[in-house]
Amino acid sequence: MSDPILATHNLRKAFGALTATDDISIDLNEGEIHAIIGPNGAGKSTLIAQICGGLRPDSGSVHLLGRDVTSDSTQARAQAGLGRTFQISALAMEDTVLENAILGSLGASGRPWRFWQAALGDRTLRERAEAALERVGLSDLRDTRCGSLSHGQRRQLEVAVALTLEPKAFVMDEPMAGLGAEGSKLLTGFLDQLRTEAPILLVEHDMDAVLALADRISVLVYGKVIATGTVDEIRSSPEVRSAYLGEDA
Ligand SMILES: Nc1ncnc2c1ncn2[C@@H]1O[C@H](COP(=O)(O)OP(=O)(O)OP(=O)(O)O)[C@@H](O)[C@H]1O
Repeated sequence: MSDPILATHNLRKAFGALTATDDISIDLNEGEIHAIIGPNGAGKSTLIAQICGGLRPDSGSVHLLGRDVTSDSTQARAQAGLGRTFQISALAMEDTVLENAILGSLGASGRPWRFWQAALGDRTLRERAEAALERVGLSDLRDTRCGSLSHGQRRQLEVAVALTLEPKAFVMDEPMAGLGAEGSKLLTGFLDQLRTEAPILLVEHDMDAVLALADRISVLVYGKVIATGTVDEIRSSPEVRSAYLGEDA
């Protein structure tokens, strides 16, 4: 198998006496969705923050496309190909879908916001944003104010923003949050296709989505990965059943 696109080696982060992530080594391979699941407080957000650059690990490292990015900023990681979508929407509700796609990519790329007016008229940025909207199926809504979109459409727009930077890997933090059954189903179908473009590290509480999408699942409990495997392996793991899924899982 080729080298992983994204990997962590022995990541550790403590807050005082509490070890939030304890020696975490996971990887993400081309074409796959690797889901991270675990109960509240297991360390999922802390792990993601260390991968994306918001939080400096106490020890361990993060590798993107074989390069150690542990000391790189969030923006440098985004420029190097790490696409991120957030648990809480980072979109500007007053702006249109197209403006969000243009300005979101500008922000993620670390270019100064004082150039935003110029950015809106920048043909390259505009074309890239339009292409990304086309890919996620939002072209028809390009002039709609973001605040008028449904939850599901906002999630798609967040992916479009990330796509403008041509990511090599996605990190998604609970993309199904706030979506109804229908919205989750649509987004599940969308992510299913997206994995061929860039693999996805998916933190998600919605187990239906996880079971439908994940090529591999890692289970995090009290900061430690207690199991990594396929859906079937995780379902039949006695450790996982007792620690997380419950006996009837
Ligand atoms: N900045 C912080 N300072 C102190 N403790 C923290 C901090 N951030 C997280 N923690 C603690 O670290 C542990 C892991 O938290 P984290 O938010 O990573 O878990 P999680 O798996 O993402 O939970 P959830 O599913 O509820 O989002 C928790 O006990 C939490 O209280």
